This record gives sequence, structure tokens and C-alpha cells, in this order.
Amino acid sequence: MELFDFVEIKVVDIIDIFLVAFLFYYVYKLVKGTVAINILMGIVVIYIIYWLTEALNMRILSNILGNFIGAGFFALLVVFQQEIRKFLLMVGSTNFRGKNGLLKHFSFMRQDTTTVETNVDAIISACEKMSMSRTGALIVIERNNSLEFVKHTGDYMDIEVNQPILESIFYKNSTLHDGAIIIEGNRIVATRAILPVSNERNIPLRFGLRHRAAIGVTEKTDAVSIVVSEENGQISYMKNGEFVLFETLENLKNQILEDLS
Ligand SMILES: Nc1ncnc2c1ncn2[C@@H]1O[C@H](COP(=O)(O)OP(=O)(O)OP(=O)(O)O)[C@@H](O)[C@H]1O
Repeated sequence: MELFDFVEIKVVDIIDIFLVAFLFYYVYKLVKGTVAINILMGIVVIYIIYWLTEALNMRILSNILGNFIGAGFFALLVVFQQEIRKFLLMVGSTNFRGKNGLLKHFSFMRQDTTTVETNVDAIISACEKMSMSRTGALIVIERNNSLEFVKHTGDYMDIEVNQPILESIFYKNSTLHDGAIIIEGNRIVATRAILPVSNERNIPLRFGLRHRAAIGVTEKTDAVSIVVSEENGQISYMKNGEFVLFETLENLKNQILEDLS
């Protein structure tokens, strides 16, 4: 008799294992570096103790922990509200989109059918210029999720994206320089918009409100944002509630083009 005769692995089991691994990977990615990781560890410890008390037939303790775990499921939805939201956004927007993405074949599932391409060249050139002159800027580019809720906090506009316009909006003495601009397709549709600020604890302290706001909008929607720091001219790119690292502006341009495709 073979040792593993009793183990029958079907294709479905393999898919199951992959999906669980995928789920764990994303849960870990979301909670890594946040306070949520401590809560998650607490839950794992309680679950292990519960499992042990069950195995050892310790009925009172296992009953108490069992009830706690049962009710805990709903508590988890509240505690991990931000993370669950981020996770659903990540699953729903990032990984299956793109030129060859799965959702491309299900075009009826997309809210937006914008065909006008954003002038990414103009955005990058403007950022480069603003970086050299230490001009602070915050640019948000809409993807599938509507940004109506942030647009109405600023002034509605309808201007074509081009380098001089971007530079003049963020020019220090301009009346429009404060807050964020929102880009839809190749139009600047709002200026002076106030974005939701991220509460993420693992954002380094050297980043102030402009950077937190740029992260915040990408946590709540699938938009991408670009910041030019007034303090040091550094250009940052944010997506899915995180900084996206890049080496050169050419890399950044290609990354944005890929994310918008
Ligand atoms: N919630 C927000 N939504 C949109 N814009 C914001 C928000 N909070 C701050 N800003 C913009 O960021 C500007 C500077 O903020 P702050 O100095 O705290 O940012 P920072 O991240 O340190 O960036 P910098 O490196 O440019 O100083 C503000 O004057 C404002 O224009």
C-alpha cells in the first residue's frame, strides 16, 4: 500500500489551494506594516487556542471561544473596513484590467468607456519643470471609479491637459494652486479639490498632508495620483493606497500609461 494512497487530489483542490494562497497574500499585503497586523495576529492566536481547546475537549473554554469567534466575524468587518475596501478595490480594478486584462472581455462591467487618452507626456514634463522650480503639485487621474465626490469639493473646470496649463495652475501665486486637480481622459475637470487624507500609519513622517491626500484618494478609489513636493521637488506616484517606486521619469511615464490603458 502506498503511503499517500488515501490522499486524492483533484484539479479543483489545486485551484482551491492557489486561491487561498492568493487570498492570504493579498491580506498580508494589505495589513503589512499597519496596526491591523497586530489584530490579525491576535485573531490567529485566539483561533489556535480555540482549536486546541476543541482538540483537548475543554468544553467550557472552547464554548466561550467558539461564541467569541462566531460573533467576531461581524466585528472583523467593522475593524477591517478600510482593508476590506482596499482589497475589493484592488481585486476589482488593478489586476484584471490592462490591455490583456480579463475585464477587457467583459466591457459591460466597466462604468467608463473613455477613449480619449490622457496626455501623460505633458503631465510628466510639467512635473519635471515644477520639480526643478520646487512648485508643489497634486494631480489625480480618474480611472474607472467616479471622482464626483472629490470634484465637487473644488471648482469645476473643463480644460485640455497640456504642460503650460498644468504649470500655470500650480504656479505659487495662482489662485488655483491649492489642493488637487482632477483629470478625466484628457481634460482637467476640477481644480482646488480637497481629497480624503489617508490615516495609514506606515507613511513616513516626512510626508505631509499633500502626500497623505494623494494616498487617500487612491485608497478610496482606483484613481492614480502624482505629487510634486514643494519642499524638495521630489515626484511621487501613488496607486492603490501605496507609493509606486520608479527610477526615471521615462519609467514613470510608462507606468502611468500602463495603468491608464
Ligand atoms: N486633503 C487635501 N486635499 C488636497 N490638497 C491638500 C490636502 N491637504 C493638503 N493639500 C495641499 O498640500 C499643500 C501642502 O501641504 P503639506 O505641506 O502638508 O504637504 P507635504 O506632503 O509636506 O508636501 P510638500 O512636500 O509639497 O510640502 C497644501 O497647501 C494643499 O495645497
